[in-house]
Formats: sequence, C-alpha cells, structure tokens
Amino acid sequence: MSDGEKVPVLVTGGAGYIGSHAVLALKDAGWPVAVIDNLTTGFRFAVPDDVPFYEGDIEDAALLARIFAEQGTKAIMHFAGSIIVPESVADPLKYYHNNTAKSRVLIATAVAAGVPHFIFSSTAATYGVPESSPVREDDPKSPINPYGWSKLMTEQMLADTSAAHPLNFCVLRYFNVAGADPQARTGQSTAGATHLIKVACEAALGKRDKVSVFGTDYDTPDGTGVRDYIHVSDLAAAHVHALAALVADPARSLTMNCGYGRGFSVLEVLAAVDRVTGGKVTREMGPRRAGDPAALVSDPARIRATLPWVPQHDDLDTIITHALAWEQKLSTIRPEH
Ligand SMILES: NC(=O)c1ccc[n+]([C@@H]2O[C@H](COP(=O)([O-])OP(=O)(O)OC[C@H]3O[C@@H](n4cnc5c(N)ncnc54)[C@H](O)[C@@H]3O)[C@@H](O)[C@H]2O)c1
Ligand SMILES: O=c1ccn([C@@H]2O[C@H](COP(=O)(O)OP(=O)(O)O[C@H]3O[C@H](CO)[C@@H](O)[C@H](O)[C@H]3O)[C@@H](O)[C@H]2O)c(=O)[nH]1
Repeated sequence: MSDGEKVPVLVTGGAGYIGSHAVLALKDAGWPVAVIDNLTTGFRFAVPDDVPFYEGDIEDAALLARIFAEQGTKAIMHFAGSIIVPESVADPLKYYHNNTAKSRVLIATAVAAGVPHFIFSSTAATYGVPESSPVREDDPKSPINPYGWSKLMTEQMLADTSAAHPLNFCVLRYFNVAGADPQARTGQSTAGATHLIKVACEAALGKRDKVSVFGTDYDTPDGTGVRDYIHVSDLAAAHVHALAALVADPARSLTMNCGYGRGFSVLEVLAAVDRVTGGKVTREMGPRRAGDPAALVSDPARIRATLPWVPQHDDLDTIITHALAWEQKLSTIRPEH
C-alpha cells in the first residue's frame, strides 16, 4: 500500500456490503476512517466498533458538514445508494433521488467544505448492452435502466464539478462483485439478495431450495450468461490504491473498470459451488431475465496500468469459499436469514 499521506476518509454506505469491506481495507492500511449510513440496507454490525459511525442520510447537508469538521475529512468514498436494477425500472424516481440528487448534495457539501478527493462507486450497468466484450472505459455508455443512468449522471456531475472546483475524483465501474472478507469479518448480509453467487451459496446451505438459471439460449459457449466476478476484498483494495493516487496527484482524476478481465457462465459458477461444497445445487433452467446482457466482461488494462493493484483472490473457487464461509457465519448473526 502507499507510503504517502493518509488523510481522513468518510465512507458513505460503510455499513453495506462493499462499503464495509472498504472500511476494513482502509483501517488495515492505516487510513483514518469514519462512516455515514442510514441503515436502509446496511447493518450496524458491519462497521467495527472503533470506527466513528454516524447514522444519517447523505442528503442531510448539516450532518455532513458536522462530520467533515469533526473528522477533518479530506476524502470521500461514496458507496451509499440503491442498487436493485428491476426496482429502478419500477420506481425510477427513487433512483434519481437516492443515487443522483443525494449525490449532488454530497458533492456540493464536499465542495463547500473544501474536501479535495472523491471516489465514486459506479457500475458496468453504465455501458448497457456492450457492443463488444471485453468492455473498455471509453466504449459507449448507453444504460438500459434507470439504475445505470442514475450512476452515469453522477459520473458527469463529478467530472463537471472537478473542472470548476478544487476536487479530483475517481470513478470505479464495478463488474460483478462477490465473495467476502477472507477473515469473515464482514460479507453480503442483505436478505432476499438476487446476485448469483449469493443465491447459489444460500441454496448450497439449504436456505433456498434451488437456483433458477435465467436463460440458456444466449450466444455464449454454454448458452448461459457470462460475467466478470471480482472478489470484494480485491475491489476494496483497488479503492485504497485509487485514493492514494488521488492524494498523490490532486490535478489528476481517473475513471477505471474494476474486474479481472475474464468471464464465467452461470453454469460454470454453479459447477464451482458444487466443487467447493462437494454437493449438488438444484438448478432449474428458465427463461431469460429482462434486461440481462449475454456477456459482460471488463477490459482491466487501465486499472492495471494506472494503480499498483495486484489482485489477491482472482480465483472463482476462492470467491465462492469466502462467500460460503460468510453465509454460514451470517446464520449465527441473523438466524432468521
Ligand atoms: N453489489 C454490486 O455488485 C455492485 C456493482 C456495481 C456497483 N455497485 C455500487 O456499489 C455501492 C455499494 O453497493 P452494495 O452492494 O454494497 O450495496 P448495499 O445496499 O449493501 O450498500 C449500500 C449502503 O448504503 C446505505 N445507504 C443507501 N442510501 C443511503 C443514503 N441516502 N444515505 C446514507 N446511507 C445510504 C445502505 O444502508 C447500505 O449500507 C452502490 O453504490 C452500488 O450501486 C454495487
Ligand atoms: O438467480 C440467479 C441470479 C442471476 N442469474 C444470472 O447470473 C448472471 C449474474 O447475475 P447477477 O448476479 O444478478 O448480476 P448482474 O445482473 O450481472 O448485475 C450485477 O453486476 C452489475 C455490474 O456488472 C451491477 O451493476 C449490478 O448492480 C449487479 O447486480 C446473469 O447472467 C443472471 O441472469 C441467474 O441465472 N440466476
């Protein structure tokens, strides 16, 4: 990790899945860190007791200003948001409010307080159905749902704001985030999750009776959807490297894909779950899910060239092993799930 200056960081959404891993990565690397989260989908238990925690909403500008003053905040990692694609289609204004309008409040409050660095959780959903795969950062951005648009609009706000004010930013476009902290300190805890690896682990542990395979007639090697699964702890580490890069060069902003640059099909993921558990998850072949591209794989060349980031867990079986370990621990923390 960087030997440079370690400035105080505010993590929004730090009680959520990815944010809680980022908090651990920052803490482990010696960065002062605080969290704001409204606990709509996050969990207080996901934030270590020695990390200052503010329960509140990122649209509360007065609270943000108080946190910046109390913590001496010099960087923001912005994970807070709503993340369910079909919900964004049914209730787009919720997404333009929670993801776009509230991000505007956060950015404006940061500018007013002179917070100079900003890292933003964006998504491969900004590309829509990519014209080619692997996907590069400069490829066309044409989201096919309000979730993707709500994120792309925030990317644009950051770029425009950075051009006008002393704030540099890093947009990280995540591909499919999976797995859990290797020490099982945190993981994906949301009930009713829809992500394939989480769903498959729940099925492997008997929390669900089957996994539905959404489409078997895609133009992919085995007909099922292909995705670039990245271990959440590698993703968290990428954030820490990105932050060090922003602090080291305040004139520089970055936009980077976060993935490993290789894809696995749904059937390959299920085979890996069976391999890891020695069991057999029940699969039910079904129709395509609306809005799913056939294949979504990152071109990771830019992040690999820009940051000294070396993935530690680029292995599907490892991702699944860690996801399963967390899923087992979660049963003891939240027995109802
Ligand atoms: N999970 C993925 O595969 C994935 C992929 C691409 C991008 N992302 C992005 O990463 C970020 C984190 O996603 P996640 O999977 O950890 O989701 P999550 O739901 O676990 O975490 C989001 C956190 O933000 C909090 N939150 C939501 N709205 C808030 C608000 N207005 N004020 C304060 N706190 C608020 C929630 O309580 C929760 O703790 C999101 O911005 C998401 O869009 C996730
Ligand atoms: O029960 C399931 C769940 C998923 N899938 C398939 O598995 C693949 C992955 O699906 P999922 O885990 O739901 O992730 P995505 O729909 O690819 O979207 C995730 O990854 C995107 C970035 O690539 C993010 O923007 C989204 O927020 C995040 O949910 C797709 O082919 C799905 O059709 C199934 O077959 N059965």
